[in-house]
Amino acid sequence: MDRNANISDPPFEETYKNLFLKHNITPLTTTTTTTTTTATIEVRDLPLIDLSRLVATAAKERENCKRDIANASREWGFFQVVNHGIPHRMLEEMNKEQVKVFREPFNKKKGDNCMNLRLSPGSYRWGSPTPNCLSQLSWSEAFHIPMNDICSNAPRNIANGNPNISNLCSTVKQFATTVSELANKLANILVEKLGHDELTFIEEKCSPNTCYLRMNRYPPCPKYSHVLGLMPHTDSDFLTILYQDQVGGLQLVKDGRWISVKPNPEALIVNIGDLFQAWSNGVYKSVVHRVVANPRFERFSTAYFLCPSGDAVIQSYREPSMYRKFSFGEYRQQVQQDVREFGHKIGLSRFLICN
Ligand SMILES: C=C1C[C@]23C[C@@]1(O)CC[C@H]2[C@@]12CC[C@H](O)[C@@](C)(C(=O)O1)[C@H]2[C@@H]3C(=O)O
Ligand SMILES: O=C(O)CCC(=O)C(=O)O
Ligand SMILES: [Fe+2]
Repeated sequence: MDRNANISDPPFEETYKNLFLKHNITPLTTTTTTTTTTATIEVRDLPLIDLSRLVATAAKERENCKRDIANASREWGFFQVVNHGIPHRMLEEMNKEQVKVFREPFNKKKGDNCMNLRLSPGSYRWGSPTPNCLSQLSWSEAFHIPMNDICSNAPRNIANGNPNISNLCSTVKQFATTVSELANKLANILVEKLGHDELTFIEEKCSPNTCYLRMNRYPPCPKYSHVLGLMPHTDSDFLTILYQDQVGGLQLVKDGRWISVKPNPEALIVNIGDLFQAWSNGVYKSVVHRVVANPRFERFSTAYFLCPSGDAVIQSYREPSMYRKFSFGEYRQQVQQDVREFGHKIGLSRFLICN
């Protein structure tokens, strides 16, 4: 690791040293012992959907593509898309800007005005807020950015002459605008395939500035066999579009077993979030996923979360409903409270109606 990476990295070992001690893991502990995070995990290809079929001349082909999207969302809750309409150079540019901003010194990233980026407080996150044990610790850092911070028209004196981050805002804006079109397109297909007639549902609940963009960085982790890059969770949104580099590490639960996702440079990953699971009454699956840590390579990913406004009410599209109705604001608050109290998210099961 170079000197630059050191001043950029969050102080994981120091901050969580008591957790490591509690688990009898010292700096000298060998990392060759394997745990479930590294051992015998199947690598499987996710369903791969070619979105150019959505504009095929034959109506049957267009319908088959929509059917494949809905089936993958029911059976896997996860799929990959190619020919998705996001230009390769835009993905590269996003990655380049993201790498630069994470290379800034840790003290600047965590600082109150976060390099003059004018982000909402708490946008820069690292580690886990209140881990009770090592399995609740995430060896990663993230900028979790409300698109409202980026979309607002307020003049910005961003970067204050810092060439490392001067392009970040415009790159994020362009990237998010393009990805938001894709997210809406996929979400509308999922609404349509449920046979729901409220085809403007997504547009009514979500707008580009109610969404979130999350830039993730997973630094190399000397304790990779004991710690995860990102602890198991489901996403709290309608759906997520993820761009990952080629390092790998994303895993998801399929048929009760963890499987690894093989990176595909041409593909974006799409996953269903809790709000779609609730609204579809359990038809589309919000699946638990995690990122394993890597001893040698750092990893980057960018996630776009299709979210409604805080006051949007989510109620199942048909009766009898599995979940009680809730607002997105209420849901988020409950997640944060559970994370503080128990060290992890409880999620949708909190809202189940026991019939
Ligand atoms: C500690 C946590 C914060 C988080 C919920 C979790 O228990 C585990 C992962 C985190 C994550 C990652 C994806 C989304 O950004 C998020 C909103 C979610 O649903 O799970 C966050 C949660 C958060 O940052 O509050
Ligand atoms: O980095 C990844 O591959 C997954 C990130 C993720 O799950 C998230 O940001 O919600
Ligand atoms: Fe996630």
